[in-house]
Amino acid sequence: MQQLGVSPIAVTRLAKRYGSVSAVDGISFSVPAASVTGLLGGNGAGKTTTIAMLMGLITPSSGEARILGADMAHQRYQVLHRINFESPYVEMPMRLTVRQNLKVFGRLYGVADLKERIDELAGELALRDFLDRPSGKLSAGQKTRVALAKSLINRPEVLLLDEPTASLDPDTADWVRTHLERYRRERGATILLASHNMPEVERLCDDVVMMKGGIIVDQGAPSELISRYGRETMEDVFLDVARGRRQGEAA
Ligand SMILES: Nc1ncnc2c1ncn2[C@@H]1O[C@H](COP(=O)(O)OP(=O)(O)OP(=O)(O)O)[C@@H](O)[C@H]1O
Repeated sequence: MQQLGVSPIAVTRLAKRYGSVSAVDGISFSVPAASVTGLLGGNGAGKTTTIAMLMGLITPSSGEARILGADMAHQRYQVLHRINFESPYVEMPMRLTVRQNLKVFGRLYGVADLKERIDELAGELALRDFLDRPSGKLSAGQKTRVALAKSLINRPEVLLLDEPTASLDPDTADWVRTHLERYRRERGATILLASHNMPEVERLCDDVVMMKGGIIVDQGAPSELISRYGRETMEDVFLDVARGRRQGEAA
Protein backbone atom coordinates (compact mmCIF):
# COMPACT_ATOMS: atom_id res chain seq x y z
CA MET A 1 0.00 0.00 0.00
CA GLN A 2 1.09 3.50 -0.77
CA GLN A 3 1.86 5.63 2.30
CA LEU A 4 -0.61 8.45 2.84
CA GLY A 5 0.74 11.85 1.90
CA VAL A 6 3.75 10.50 -0.03
CA SER A 7 3.80 11.16 -3.78
CA PRO A 8 4.28 7.95 -5.79
CA ILE A 9 7.20 9.61 -7.61
CA ALA A 10 9.43 11.90 -5.53
CA VAL A 11 12.79 13.29 -6.60
CA THR A 12 14.87 15.24 -4.06
CA ARG A 13 18.03 17.23 -4.86
CA LEU A 14 18.87 14.55 -7.42
CA ALA A 15 22.20 14.88 -9.23
CA LYS A 16 24.29 12.83 -11.66
CA ARG A 17 27.75 13.87 -12.78
CA TYR A 18 29.86 12.22 -15.47
CA GLY A 19 33.33 13.65 -14.90
CA SER A 20 32.94 17.38 -15.52
CA VAL A 21 29.45 16.99 -17.09
CA SER A 22 26.47 17.60 -14.78
CA ALA A 23 23.79 15.54 -16.56
CA VAL A 24 21.33 16.25 -13.71
CA ASP A 25 22.15 19.01 -11.27
CA GLY A 26 20.19 18.84 -8.02
CA ILE A 27 16.56 18.69 -9.17
CA SER A 28 13.48 18.20 -6.95
CA PHE A 29 9.91 17.46 -8.05
CA SER A 30 7.10 15.06 -7.25
CA VAL A 31 4.21 13.53 -9.16
CA PRO A 32 0.89 13.33 -7.25
CA ALA A 33 -1.00 10.03 -7.25
CA ALA A 34 -3.04 9.22 -10.38
CA SER A 35 -1.68 12.20 -12.32
CA VAL A 36 0.56 12.59 -15.37
CA THR A 37 3.64 14.82 -15.28
CA GLY A 38 5.57 15.66 -18.44
CA LEU A 39 9.35 15.90 -18.33
CA LEU A 40 10.36 18.37 -21.04
CA GLY A 41 13.61 19.76 -22.30
CA GLY A 42 15.82 19.92 -25.37
CA ASN A 43 18.38 17.30 -26.33
CA GLY A 44 20.81 16.70 -23.48
CA ALA A 45 18.60 18.42 -20.85
CA GLY A 46 18.84 15.40 -18.49
CA LYS A 47 15.45 13.70 -18.97
CA THR A 48 16.67 10.18 -19.77
CA THR A 49 19.25 10.33 -16.97
CA THR A 50 16.50 11.33 -14.52
CA ILE A 51 14.26 8.47 -15.66
CA ALA A 52 17.17 6.01 -15.50
CA MET A 53 17.81 7.05 -11.87
CA LEU A 54 14.09 6.64 -11.12
CA MET A 55 14.31 3.12 -12.55
CA GLY A 56 17.36 2.39 -10.39
CA LEU A 57 19.44 1.74 -13.54
CA ILE A 58 21.91 4.58 -12.79
CA THR A 59 23.16 5.43 -9.29
CA PRO A 60 22.78 9.13 -8.41
CA SER A 61 25.90 11.12 -7.50
CA SER A 62 23.76 12.67 -4.75
CA GLY A 63 20.12 13.12 -3.75
CA GLU A 64 17.27 10.65 -3.96
CA ALA A 65 14.82 9.23 -6.50
CA ARG A 66 11.92 7.52 -4.73
CA ILE A 67 9.05 5.52 -6.17
CA LEU A 68 6.19 4.36 -3.92
CA GLY A 69 8.39 5.35 -0.98
CA ALA A 70 11.39 3.21 -2.00
CA ASP A 71 14.80 4.79 -2.60
CA MET A 72 15.45 3.39 -6.08
CA ALA A 73 19.24 3.33 -5.65
CA HIS A 74 19.00 0.92 -2.70
CA GLN A 75 15.47 -0.47 -2.31
CA ARG A 76 14.20 -0.94 -5.87
CA TYR A 77 13.43 -4.65 -5.44
CA GLN A 78 10.74 -3.73 -2.91
CA VAL A 79 8.68 -2.00 -5.59
CA LEU A 80 9.79 -3.22 -9.05
CA HIS A 81 6.73 -5.47 -9.40
CA ARG A 82 4.48 -2.40 -8.95
CA ILE A 83 6.14 -0.20 -11.58
CA ASN A 84 7.15 -0.42 -15.24
CA PHE A 85 8.63 1.64 -18.05
CA GLU A 86 8.64 2.08 -21.78
CA SER A 87 11.37 3.46 -23.98
CA PRO A 88 11.78 3.17 -27.74
CA TYR A 89 15.52 2.81 -27.16
CA VAL A 90 15.21 -0.50 -25.29
CA GLU A 91 14.96 -3.39 -27.75
CA MET A 92 13.45 -6.74 -26.80
CA PRO A 93 15.27 -9.98 -27.70
CA MET A 94 14.58 -10.05 -31.46
CA ARG A 95 14.48 -13.79 -32.08
CA LEU A 96 11.84 -14.46 -29.43
CA THR A 97 8.26 -14.16 -30.58
CA VAL A 98 6.08 -11.43 -29.16
CA ARG A 99 4.31 -13.99 -26.96
CA GLN A 100 7.64 -15.40 -25.68
CA ASN A 101 8.91 -11.91 -24.89
CA LEU A 102 5.76 -11.01 -23.00
CA LYS A 103 6.04 -14.30 -21.06
CA VAL A 104 9.66 -13.53 -20.08
CA PHE A 105 8.76 -10.03 -18.86
CA GLY A 106 5.60 -11.28 -17.17
CA ARG A 107 7.62 -13.84 -15.20
CA LEU A 108 10.22 -11.22 -14.28
CA TYR A 109 7.44 -9.06 -12.86
CA GLY A 110 5.79 -12.02 -11.10
CA VAL A 111 2.47 -11.80 -12.97
CA ALA A 112 0.29 -14.61 -11.55
CA ASP A 113 -2.34 -14.89 -14.33
CA LEU A 114 0.19 -14.47 -17.14
CA LYS A 115 -1.61 -16.41 -19.89
CA GLU A 116 -4.83 -14.47 -19.32
CA ARG A 117 -2.97 -11.16 -19.06
CA ILE A 118 -1.17 -11.71 -22.38
CA ASP A 119 -4.47 -12.64 -23.99
CA GLU A 120 -6.14 -9.53 -22.55
CA LEU A 121 -3.34 -7.22 -23.78
CA ALA A 122 -3.25 -8.93 -27.20
CA GLY A 123 -6.93 -8.01 -27.57
CA GLU A 124 -6.67 -4.46 -26.17
CA LEU A 125 -3.53 -3.55 -28.12
CA ALA A 126 -4.39 -5.47 -31.31
CA LEU A 127 -1.36 -7.79 -31.16
CA ARG A 128 -3.13 -11.02 -32.18
CA ASP A 129 -1.99 -10.95 -35.82
CA PHE A 130 1.69 -11.00 -34.89
CA LEU A 131 1.74 -12.60 -31.42
CA ASP A 132 3.70 -15.59 -32.72
CA ARG A 133 6.07 -13.68 -34.99
CA PRO A 134 9.69 -12.90 -33.99
CA SER A 135 9.82 -9.48 -32.31
CA GLY A 136 12.67 -8.42 -34.63
CA LYS A 137 10.44 -8.77 -37.70
CA LEU A 138 7.83 -6.19 -36.74
CA SER A 139 7.30 -2.67 -38.06
CA ALA A 140 8.14 0.29 -35.79
CA GLY A 141 4.44 0.81 -35.02
CA GLN A 142 3.92 -2.87 -34.15
CA LYS A 143 7.06 -2.82 -31.96
CA THR A 144 5.69 0.18 -30.09
CA ARG A 145 2.43 -1.64 -29.38
CA VAL A 146 4.42 -4.61 -28.06
CA ALA A 147 6.56 -2.26 -25.93
CA LEU A 148 3.35 -0.77 -24.54
CA ALA A 149 2.02 -4.28 -23.76
CA LYS A 150 5.32 -5.09 -22.00
CA SER A 151 5.06 -1.90 -19.93
CA LEU A 152 1.49 -2.75 -18.86
CA ILE A 153 2.01 -6.49 -18.31
CA ASN A 154 2.08 -6.20 -14.49
CA ARG A 155 -0.70 -3.58 -14.31
CA PRO A 156 1.79 -1.04 -12.89
CA GLU A 157 0.76 1.63 -10.41
CA VAL A 158 3.64 3.81 -11.61
CA LEU A 159 4.65 4.11 -15.26
CA LEU A 160 7.79 5.85 -16.56
CA LEU A 161 7.61 6.64 -20.27
CA ASP A 162 10.57 7.93 -22.28
CA GLU A 163 9.19 9.30 -25.56
CA PRO A 164 6.54 6.58 -25.99
CA THR A 165 5.42 7.89 -29.40
CA ALA A 166 8.81 8.76 -30.92
CA SER A 167 8.98 7.81 -34.64
CA LEU A 168 5.33 6.76 -34.86
CA ASP A 169 2.97 7.93 -37.59
CA PRO A 170 0.31 10.40 -36.33
CA ASP A 171 -2.43 7.76 -36.34
CA THR A 172 -0.47 5.17 -34.32
CA ALA A 173 0.80 7.89 -31.96
CA ASP A 174 -2.78 9.03 -31.34
CA TRP A 175 -3.78 5.44 -30.71
CA VAL A 176 -0.98 5.00 -28.13
CA ARG A 177 -2.03 8.24 -26.36
CA THR A 178 -5.64 7.12 -26.19
CA HIS A 179 -4.51 3.86 -24.58
CA LEU A 180 -2.34 5.60 -22.05
CA GLU A 181 -5.21 7.94 -21.12
CA ARG A 182 -7.51 4.98 -20.68
CA TYR A 183 -4.98 3.02 -18.62
CA ARG A 184 -4.34 5.98 -16.33
CA ARG A 185 -8.09 6.51 -15.82
CA GLU A 186 -8.98 2.87 -15.23
CA ARG A 187 -5.93 1.91 -13.12
CA GLY A 188 -5.47 5.26 -11.34
CA ALA A 189 -1.82 5.05 -12.43
CA THR A 190 0.80 7.73 -11.77
CA ILE A 191 2.78 8.55 -14.91
CA LEU A 192 6.00 10.43 -15.70
CA LEU A 193 6.32 11.10 -19.43
CA ALA A 194 9.42 12.45 -21.18
CA SER A 195 8.34 13.87 -24.51
CA HIS A 196 9.38 16.19 -27.32
CA ASN A 197 5.84 16.25 -28.66
CA MET A 198 4.08 19.34 -27.30
CA PRO A 199 0.51 18.53 -28.45
CA GLU A 200 0.98 15.18 -26.68
CA VAL A 201 2.08 16.99 -23.52
CA GLU A 202 -0.92 19.36 -23.64
CA ARG A 203 -3.27 16.43 -24.09
CA LEU A 204 -1.88 14.01 -21.51
CA CYS A 205 -0.13 16.00 -18.79
CA ASP A 206 -1.62 17.58 -15.66
CA ASP A 207 1.77 19.11 -14.88
CA VAL A 208 5.01 19.79 -16.65
CA VAL A 209 8.61 19.95 -15.41
CA MET A 210 10.87 21.84 -17.84
CA MET A 211 14.58 20.97 -17.77
CA LYS A 212 17.58 22.65 -19.36
CA GLY A 213 21.24 21.83 -18.74
CA GLY A 214 20.38 19.43 -15.90
CA ILE A 215 18.26 21.84 -13.87
CA ILE A 216 14.52 22.61 -13.66
CA VAL A 217 13.88 25.97 -15.32
CA ASP A 218 10.10 26.08 -14.90
CA GLN A 219 7.12 23.97 -13.92
CA GLY A 220 3.32 24.08 -13.78
CA ALA A 221 0.17 22.93 -15.54
CA PRO A 222 0.36 23.34 -19.35
CA SER A 223 -2.48 25.92 -19.32
CA GLU A 224 -0.74 27.86 -16.52
CA LEU A 225 2.58 27.93 -18.39
CA ILE A 226 0.91 28.96 -21.66
CA SER A 227 -0.80 31.90 -19.98
CA ARG A 228 2.27 32.84 -17.91
CA TYR A 229 4.43 33.03 -21.05
CA GLY A 230 1.65 34.83 -22.94
CA ARG A 231 1.64 32.14 -25.63
CA GLU A 232 -0.90 30.04 -27.52
CA THR A 233 0.66 26.58 -27.21
CA MET A 234 3.21 24.55 -25.25
CA GLU A 235 5.29 24.47 -28.43
CA ASP A 236 5.74 28.27 -28.10
CA VAL A 237 6.51 27.95 -24.37
CA PHE A 238 9.07 25.23 -25.10
CA LEU A 239 10.80 27.44 -27.69
CA ASP A 240 10.87 30.39 -25.26
CA VAL A 241 12.49 28.22 -22.59
CA ALA A 242 14.91 26.53 -25.02
CA ARG A 243 16.02 29.90 -26.45
CA GLY A 244 16.31 31.50 -23.03
CA ARG A 245 13.50 34.06 -23.53
CA ARG A 246 11.81 35.33 -20.40
CA GLN A 247 8.09 34.95 -19.72
CA GLY A 248 6.04 37.35 -21.89
CA GLU A 249 9.11 38.60 -23.83
CA ALA A 250 8.50 38.98 -27.59
CA ALA A 251 10.09 36.41 -29.94
N1 LIG B 1 26.98 7.76 -19.77
C1 LIG B 1 27.25 9.05 -19.95
N2 LIG B 1 28.49 9.52 -19.92
C2 LIG B 1 28.76 10.83 -20.10
N3 LIG B 1 27.82 11.78 -20.32
C3 LIG B 1 26.55 11.36 -20.37
C4 LIG B 1 26.18 10.00 -20.19
N4 LIG B 1 24.82 9.91 -20.28
C5 LIG B 1 24.38 11.15 -20.51
N5 LIG B 1 25.42 12.04 -20.56
C6 LIG B 1 25.31 13.48 -20.80
O1 LIG B 1 24.38 14.02 -19.86
C7 LIG B 1 23.55 15.02 -20.46
C8 LIG B 1 22.08 14.65 -20.30
O2 LIG B 1 21.78 13.53 -21.15
P1 LIG B 1 20.31 12.86 -21.21
O3 LIG B 1 20.43 11.67 -22.11
O4 LIG B 1 19.82 12.63 -19.83
O5 LIG B 1 19.46 14.02 -21.88
P2 LIG B 1 17.99 13.98 -22.49
O6 LIG B 1 17.28 15.17 -21.92
O7 LIG B 1 17.36 12.67 -22.28
O8 LIG B 1 18.29 14.25 -24.02
P3 LIG B 1 17.54 13.70 -25.37
O9 LIG B 1 16.30 14.52 -25.51
O10 LIG B 1 18.55 14.03 -26.42
O11 LIG B 1 17.28 12.24 -25.23
C9 LIG B 1 24.05 15.15 -21.90
O12 LIG B 1 24.98 16.21 -21.94
C10 LIG B 1 24.73 13.83 -22.16
O13 LIG B 1 25.74 13.96 -23.15
